[in-house]
Amino acid sequence: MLKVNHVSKRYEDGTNAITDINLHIQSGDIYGFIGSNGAGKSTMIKSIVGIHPFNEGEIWIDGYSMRTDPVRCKKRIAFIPDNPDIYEHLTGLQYIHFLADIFEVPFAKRKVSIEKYSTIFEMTNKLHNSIASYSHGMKQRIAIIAALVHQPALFILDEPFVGLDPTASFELKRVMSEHAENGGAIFFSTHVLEVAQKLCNKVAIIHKGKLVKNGCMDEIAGSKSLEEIFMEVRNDT
Ligand SMILES: Nc1ncnc2c1ncn2[C@@H]1O[C@H](COP(=O)(O)OP(=O)(O)OP(=O)(O)O)[C@@H](O)[C@H]1O
Repeated sequence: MLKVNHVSKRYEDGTNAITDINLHIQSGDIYGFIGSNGAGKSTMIKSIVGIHPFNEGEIWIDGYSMRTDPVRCKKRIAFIPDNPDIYEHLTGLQYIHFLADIFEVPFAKRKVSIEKYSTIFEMTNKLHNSIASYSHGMKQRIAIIAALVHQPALFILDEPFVGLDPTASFELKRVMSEHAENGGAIFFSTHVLEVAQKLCNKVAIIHKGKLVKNGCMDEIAGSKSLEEIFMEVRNDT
């Protein structure tokens, strides 16, 4: 579903943010992406979803190249950014329809999706309010509902649990698990290692722009906690 082959990204100021990254996310995977502040997680995620270009390597979504076929690739992704920086002058519902229009979601299909996720994330009564009036967590909930409106198989999330209350976090974890059980795939970054260990079947650890662990959670963590593994990796490199 998602293949990252030997991808490197250097910013214009010369910072080598990620170097020679390889990842393979398949149907049914919940893939956690962990690393210290500044390790390169957001850079990798922004490259995968086509927000910025990368210098070397290839990113494939369902066999399409993000380099040469970005629109086709983006249609196959639901992206939930770490900062719900969304149009403040729109209502929540207008914003969701705006994204649904971009993704050309038929009206009947978007109605089902909006009803389902607005109920799950307790936003039904707030949909007609302006985004400017929302709290940070409410903006995040709307960003999630809007990202899911076109129901693609691949979800990419950058720090999805930051700012969500316990109920919304619980519901998001449930949505993620169900999506993977139904054959979808999820790749997400997080600093919440307990959540990653419970939720994910696979994990990649990035340190100073390079992958230092990558594979099945059971094989990488074994009987240890992911936190112990993470500290070992940090201390070794
Ligand atoms: N626009 C940019 N221009 C130059 N350097 C950047 C830019 N964005 C990020 N970097 C650098 O790239 C490296 C990786 O940053 P990135 O934001 O990908 O890390 P991260 O793992 O997402 O960190 P965090 O957990 O703090 O969000 C850092 O050294 C950062 O300073």
